[in-house]
Amino acid sequence: QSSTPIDRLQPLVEASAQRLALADQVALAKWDSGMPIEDATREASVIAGAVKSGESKDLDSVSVANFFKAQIESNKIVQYGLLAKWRRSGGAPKHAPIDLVATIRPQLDWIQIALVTALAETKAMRSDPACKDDVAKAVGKYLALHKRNADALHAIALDRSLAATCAR
Ligand SMILES: O=C(O)C(=O)C[C@]1(C(=O)O)C=C[C@@H](O)C=C1
Repeated sequence: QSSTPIDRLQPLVEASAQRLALADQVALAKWDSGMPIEDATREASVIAGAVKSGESKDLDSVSVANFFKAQIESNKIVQYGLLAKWRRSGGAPKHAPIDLVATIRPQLDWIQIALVTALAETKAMRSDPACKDDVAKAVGKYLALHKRNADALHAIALDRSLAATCAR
């Protein structure tokens, strides 16, 4: 195969970035509703759903759970960063009403499928000793190609979201 691990990790990085883009919508919904950023019940259900779909692809439950915990932590980093920024600047940007449960969480669930698929397709390279370097560089490549829509907050969060990608 001519493509490098950095290239083959791109679908995983892209799906993580898409999940993080939804954090902006989640943050707006929480700004409007005043609900806390953290929802432990929802976190448990996200992780359980991911583990279940991972099992159907022969992925080990502990590593899938750890991967999705990192996805959730990074989502919260974006939410905390945006909400604080909006408090400092006197408000969130103008937006149409956002229904977290009816609209945004189903999109997060949809991206979960892409993430689990990408985990399955990168199984071998995720247990390679070079995995952590490859993942960090894959994020670097993604960010270089998407400079316009990744500010510092989302770049940091993208590294965080992929910090539990490797098997060792
Ligand atoms: O669904 C939410 O309420 C979110 O804030 C999203 C999310 C996630 O990343 O899936 C992140 C933080 C919450 O604790 C629960 C779930």
